[in-house]
Amino acid sequence: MKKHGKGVQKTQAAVNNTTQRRQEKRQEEIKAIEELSQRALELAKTGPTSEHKLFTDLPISRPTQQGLERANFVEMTEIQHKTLPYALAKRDVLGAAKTGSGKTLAFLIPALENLYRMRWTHMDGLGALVISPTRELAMQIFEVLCKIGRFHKFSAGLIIGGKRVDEEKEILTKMNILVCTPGRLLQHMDETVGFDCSFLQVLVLDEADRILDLGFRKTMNAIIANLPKQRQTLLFSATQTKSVKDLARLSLERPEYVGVHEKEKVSTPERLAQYFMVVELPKKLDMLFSFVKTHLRAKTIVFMSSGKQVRFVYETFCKMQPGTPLLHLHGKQKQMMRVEIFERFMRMNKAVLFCTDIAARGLDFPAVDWVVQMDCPEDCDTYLHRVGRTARYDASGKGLMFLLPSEASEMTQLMKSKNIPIKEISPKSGKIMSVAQQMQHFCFQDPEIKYLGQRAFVTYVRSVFLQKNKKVFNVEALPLEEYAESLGLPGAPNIRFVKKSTKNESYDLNNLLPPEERERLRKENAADIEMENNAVAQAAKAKTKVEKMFARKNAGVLADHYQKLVEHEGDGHPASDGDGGSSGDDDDNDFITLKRADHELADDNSDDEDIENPANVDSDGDTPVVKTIAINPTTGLPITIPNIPADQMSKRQLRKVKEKIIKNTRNTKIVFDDDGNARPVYDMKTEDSFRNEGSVDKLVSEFQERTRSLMEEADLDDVEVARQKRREKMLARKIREREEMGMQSNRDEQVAVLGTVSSGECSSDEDVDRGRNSAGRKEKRGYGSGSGSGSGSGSDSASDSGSESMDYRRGPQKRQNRGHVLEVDDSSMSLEDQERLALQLLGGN
Ligand SMILES: Nc1ncnc2c1ncn2[C@@H]1O[C@H](COP(=O)(O)OP(=O)(O)OP(=O)(O)O)[C@@H](O)[C@H]1O
Repeated sequence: MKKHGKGVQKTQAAVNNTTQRRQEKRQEEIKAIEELSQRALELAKTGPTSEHKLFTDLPISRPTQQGLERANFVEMTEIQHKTLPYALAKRDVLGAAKTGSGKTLAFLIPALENLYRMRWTHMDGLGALVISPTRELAMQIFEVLCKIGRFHKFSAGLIIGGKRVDEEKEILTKMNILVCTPGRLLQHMDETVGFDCSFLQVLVLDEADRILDLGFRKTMNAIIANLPKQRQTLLFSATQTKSVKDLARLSLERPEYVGVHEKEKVSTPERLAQYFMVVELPKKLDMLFSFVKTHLRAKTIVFMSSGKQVRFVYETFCKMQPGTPLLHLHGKQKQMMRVEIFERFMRMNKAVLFCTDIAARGLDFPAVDWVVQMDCPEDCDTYLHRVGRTARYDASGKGLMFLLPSEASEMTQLMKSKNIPIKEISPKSGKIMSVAQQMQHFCFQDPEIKYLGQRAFVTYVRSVFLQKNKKVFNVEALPLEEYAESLGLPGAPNIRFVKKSTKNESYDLNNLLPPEERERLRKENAADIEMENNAVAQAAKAKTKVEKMFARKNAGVLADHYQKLVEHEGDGHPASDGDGGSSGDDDDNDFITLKRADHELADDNSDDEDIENPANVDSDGDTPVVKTIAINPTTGLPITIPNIPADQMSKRQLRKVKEKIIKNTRNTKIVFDDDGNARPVYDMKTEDSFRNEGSVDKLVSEFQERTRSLMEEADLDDVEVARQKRREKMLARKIREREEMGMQSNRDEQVAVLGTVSSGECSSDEDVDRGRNSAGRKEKRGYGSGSGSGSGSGSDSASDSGSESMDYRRGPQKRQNRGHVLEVDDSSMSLEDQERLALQLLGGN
C-alpha cells in the first residue's frame, strides 16, 4: 500500500514537471517571438543597412533559418536585402528587380515568418496565399516553400488547374499556406464548402503585373472580393506595375516600393549577352534549324508565338533528327505531360525546348545557355521575361532574337528606350542550312504534318495581326506565299481577315478606344479570322494525279495521328489562367489565350465575341445586327447572337452561338420554340406585369385551383398505373405456375419430337438458325399431332413454312401451352392484348 502510494506520488510529480516544462517552453517561445517582432519593427524603421547582409542577420525564426541553411541560402541578394526589412514588419511591399535575382525568397520568407509570429496552427485555417500566373511557376514556388519551410509545422498546398478538383477540395480546407493559379483558386472559392479565406494574413502576387493585367482582371477582382482587407500584400515582378488603379484594387496600405535595379543603366542581368538577327520570314526555319545544329551541346529555350507553331516545329525537327534532345511545352498539353517535360528539361544538360510564353515568366531552369526568340515578343516586358530564363542569379547566358525586316527598326528603338543592350549579328553564310525541301517532303508524306503546318501558318499570321503595336507588327508586310512554302505547304491558306484589312484599315482606330474595349474588339476580330481550308479549291487547282490525291488527303481531315496528338497533348478545357485549361476544342486561340488569357466569370459576358448590345443595328440603321435569344438569368441581361440565318453562318459563328447559349444558360434548362429560338423553361414575369393581371388573392386562388385539378388528374393516372402493374404481376405469376404444371406432362412428348428432328432432314441447329433468320415473320408452329389453333392473329397450321422445324425453346417471347408454341411480340402488343392472350392460353376468358 505504502509502495503504491509512493508510485502515485512519483507519477503525479512527473506530470507536474512535464506541464511546468511545457509552460516554460511556451513562455520562452512567446518571449522569443516578441523579441523577433520588436527587432523586425526596428529594422523596418532604419531600413536595409550594410550590417544586414546574411539571412542570419535578420529577425527570422529558428525554423526558417534552419530551412535556409539546409537549402544553402546564406547571403541575401539585393532584392531580398532591400525588401525583407519591410516585409518582415508586415508592411505592404511592391518589389521590382531583374529576372533571376531571387524575388521568390523575398516573399516566401515573410509569409512564413508572419504566420510563425502569430503562432498560426492548422486550426487557424488559411493564413497565406501565393498567386502565380502559370502552373509551372506555382509548382516551382511550392518547391522552394517546401525547402525553406520544412522545419515549420504549417500545412501547405499547391492548387493548380489540370488536377482533380475533388482531391484538392478534400485537402484545401486544412491548408495554412496555399500556392495557386488564379483560375483554380476562384473555382475553389466558388465551389468548395468550408474553404474560408476570411482570416488570411498574407497575400502574395508573383509576376504581379501579369496577374493584375487585363487577362486576369475579372478573376482577380472576384478573388480579392473574397479576401479580408486587413492583410499584408506583397507584389513582385521584374516588370512591376505602378498603376494606381491596380494598387487601389488591392487596397494596399502605404506600400513600400522597392525598385532595385531601376536606376541602373541596364535593365537586364549583367552576365547576359543579347543579340538580334534580321531574318526574312521564309528563312526563319532555316535559321532556327541551323542554330540548333550548330549548338548541339547547349541547353536552349526557343520561344514562339503560338502552340501550333511549337507543335509543328517540334514534330518536323524531330523528323530531321538534329542530334540533340528536343522537347516542347505549351498550354494545350495535358498537365501530366507539362510537368514531365518541365522536370525533364530541368534535369537535362543539353536540349532544346520549344515553347510558348507559358514558360516566359519566372521559371528557373538551371544552366540555360541560350534563349532564342524566334517570333518577336509583343513588347519589351515580354522580351525581358523570356530572355530572363538564362543568366539567372550568378550564371551567364545568351539571348538571340529573330526580327523581320519590318520589325527591326521599331523594336530595337523600343529596346533602347528600355535600357536593353542588344547587338545585331549576322549568321555565317556558309552555315545556313535550308530545310524547305524537307518540310515539303514531310507535308507531302504526312497529312497531319501538313495540317499542323497550316495551323501554324494561320496562328502565326493571326498573332501578328492581333498585336497592338502596329508600328512593329505589320501583317501586310508578311510575304505569305513564301512563308507557306517555307513550311512545306503547297500554298498559303486563305485567311479572311487579311483580305478585309487590305480593304479597310480601320482597325488601327482601335487604339483610340479604352483598353478594355480594345481587348474586346481584338477578340471580335479573332472571330473573323479563319483559315479557309478549302479542299475543293485546292483539288481543282491540283494538276497531277498525285497533287490531286495530296489535296484530297489533306482536306481538313483530322487523321488518326493528329487526333492522337491532340488527345495526347490537348487539355481540352479552361481555365486557363495562361496555364492551360482553356476550354473547348478550339485551340486556334492559343495565341490570345497565352498572351492575355481572359478568365471571365460565369455571369459576365461583356467580352464575348459577336455583339452584346441588343440595340445594335446595321449601318443602314434598320435591321438589328444582333438578336436576343434569351435573358441571362443571373445578370438579367439579354443574350444576343448575330442576326444571321443559321444556314448562312460560318461553322465558327455557329459554334460560337452554341457556346454562348450553353455558357449563358449554365445551370438553367432551356427549351427551343417552333422558330428554333432558345428560351428558359420558365418565363419569369416582372412584378408589374404580375400585378396588372388582377388582385393577388384572386391569382393565388386561381393558381391553387389549377394546381389542384392538375394533381387530381395526375392522381388518377397514378392509380391506373398501379392497377396495371398489379395485374401484370398477377398474370406473370399465373403463367409461371401454369407452365410449371404443364412442363411435366409435356416432357415425354418433347423428347419424342426431338428424336424425330435429329434423325430427320435438318438438324436442330439449323432449325434454330432458320427460326432466327426468318426475321419479322411470326411463325406459329404446332408440334406433335395437334394442329394449333392460335389466337390473336388467327389460326395456324403446323406446316406454315412447309418445314419440319420445331421450336421448342422457351424464352420471353415464346409462351407455350400444351401442344402449342406461340410466338408473341410483347413489345408491339398493348397490355390489354397481352392480358387477353394470356387468359386464353390459361383457358380463361
Ligand atoms: N540568397 C540567395 N543565395 C543563393 N541563391 C539564391 C538566393 N536567392 C535566390 N537564389 C537563386 O537564384 C535563382 C533565381 O531566383 P528566383 O527564381 O527567385 O528569381 P526571380 O527574381 O524570381 O526571377 P524571375 O524574375 O525570373 O521570376 C534561383 O535558382 C534561386 O535558387
